[in-house]
Amino acid sequence: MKSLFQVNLGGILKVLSDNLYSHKEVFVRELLQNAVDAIKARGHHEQFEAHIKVDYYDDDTNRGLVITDNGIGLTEDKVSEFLSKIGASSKSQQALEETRNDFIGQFGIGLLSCFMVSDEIVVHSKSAKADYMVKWVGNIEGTYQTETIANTDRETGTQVVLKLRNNIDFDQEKLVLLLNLYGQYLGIPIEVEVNSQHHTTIQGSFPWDNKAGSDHVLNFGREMFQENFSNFLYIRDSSGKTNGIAYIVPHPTHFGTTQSNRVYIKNMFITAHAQHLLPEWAFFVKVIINSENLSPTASREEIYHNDTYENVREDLGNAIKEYLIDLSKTSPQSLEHIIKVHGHALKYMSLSDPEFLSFIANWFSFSTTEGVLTLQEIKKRVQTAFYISDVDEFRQIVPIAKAQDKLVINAGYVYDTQILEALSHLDRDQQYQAIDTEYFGNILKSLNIEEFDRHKSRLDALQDYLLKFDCELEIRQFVPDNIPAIFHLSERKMMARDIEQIKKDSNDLWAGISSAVFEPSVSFRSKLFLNFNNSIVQKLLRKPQEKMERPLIETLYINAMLMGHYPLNQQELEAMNENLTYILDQSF
Ligand SMILES: Nc1ncnc2c1ncn2[C@@H]1O[C@H](COP(=O)(O)OP(=O)(O)OP(=O)(O)O)[C@@H](O)[C@H]1O
Repeated sequence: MKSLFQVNLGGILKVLSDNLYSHKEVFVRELLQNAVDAIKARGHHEQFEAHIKVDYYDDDTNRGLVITDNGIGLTEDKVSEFLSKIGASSKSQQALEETRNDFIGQFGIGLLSCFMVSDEIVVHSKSAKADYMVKWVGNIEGTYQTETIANTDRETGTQVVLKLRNNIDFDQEKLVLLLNLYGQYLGIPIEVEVNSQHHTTIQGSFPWDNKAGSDHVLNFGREMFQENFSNFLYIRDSSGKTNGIAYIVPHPTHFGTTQSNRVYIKNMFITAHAQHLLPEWAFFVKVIINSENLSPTASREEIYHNDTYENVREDLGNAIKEYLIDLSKTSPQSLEHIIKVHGHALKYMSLSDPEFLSFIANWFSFSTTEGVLTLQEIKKRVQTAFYISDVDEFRQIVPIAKAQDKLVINAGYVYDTQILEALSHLDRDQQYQAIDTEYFGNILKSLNIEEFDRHKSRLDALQDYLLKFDCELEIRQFVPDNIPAIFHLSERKMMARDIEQIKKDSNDLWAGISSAVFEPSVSFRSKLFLNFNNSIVQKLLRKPQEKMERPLIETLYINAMLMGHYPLNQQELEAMNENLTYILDQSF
């Protein structure tokens, strides 16, 4: 035999009302939502002028509120069916399938939230179908009474009466604030009376519903997000059921920034902190939407995550991308400004979307040997965009590249290398080439054969001094003349060099472990490109410099390393100190 659970109703009411909602004030939202749903339900059968009235009374002894709607109302049967069973809703299951799904409520628990502020809920209701009125009184202890009153002259609709408990922090200002928050966009005017005097009428509409001008939209954004925006776009999902506005945040934002988007579902405020409504990359916009196709969770304080939610998220992301593409044609200055402020976010965003990257990359700025330039400007100047992925290597070649009139991009900043790498496959009009100092050394002018032969023996002698640093010496001719040498050590070689240093500095056990784990597969020889045009180099090549020779070539080597921000190992540090002391000594 099947049996129903025995429920201590008083306890359940308390658990439900206290734990489902984050704060007590949501009872205002639940009452408004019921009123709106009842008005919509009546609207399916007849035409009438909808209204909601909220009376707040506060005298020396009592405080409370009465909310009256002229919605569909409830018959005696419906009262026992829906008000007296927790979890029963006239808006769920069959009822929803039969009518358009335009109700906000569906769980059959919303009214219980009133027990957070009141020990008793009194409902007077007159159905359009009935000539009597039903009075239902629910008690926090878990009991209720129903009574019918015949021959009423009451209008069709429902009235809920709450007497606020003494310890509840509530007043008329709070009421108006909450009615504005939850009720402003419901599309039905809400008359507010305080102690039987007209106080205010609450009514508003979303800017996207009334084709508002841009000043109005920007003011609306300021009110909603307390920010002074200057760019916005209307957004809509592909079904047309979710509509809203995305505002471009006017200051730089970080990836870590939590999204705070404002969401209304069926015109009812749900949250000001929707976190994942937009793709991750869209942290530079704030949106406000009203959705007919998203669903709220039971607490109605968050959005239910389902397939529709995923689709809306993608559609809104696409709308933002399309806006930026459009802006490049209609208002390039605005796009430039947005990219200036949010370049990082946009670069990140473009990496996961080749199509978007192909378009937007032209507007991205890069630091180059000729200053900060947009890719568009770079393309105008060179056929091949050379880029260096390491900031230090870049710094080292700036003067040389400038002197050769070669434009090189500093791609050492976050995302730049990945972007240029991706563009090398996507952009058919332009060549992109990753280079390093070695490449640069190699394209610099070599000596002609005769000249090289003439200096060969001197070069070999100088090379001998650098063997202990595992450095290979090469000779080139480049401007500016005052740079005696450039140093190159690739990242892989640098790692091998560090491991070699560890081996030297550690005991046998560690040396064994480090070689077993990191046995370098490449030579870790560095390269020093001497500048034939430089006067010190010339001096060194002309004739042996006796005692000064070793300190000079070692100092050129170490100086070139320092110019490239390469770390010195123990041996190089010692050599630097020794040579410095020697040179200083010689000068006195
Ligand atoms: N103002 C009203 N006019 C007509 N019927 C109402 C009104 N308020 C409540 N009801 C009836 O009482 C039922 C229960 O209301 P309740 O707020 O507890 O749940 P719900 O609105 O159906 O769902 P939810 O838990 O999502 O709010 C409703 O389904 C509706 O039939």
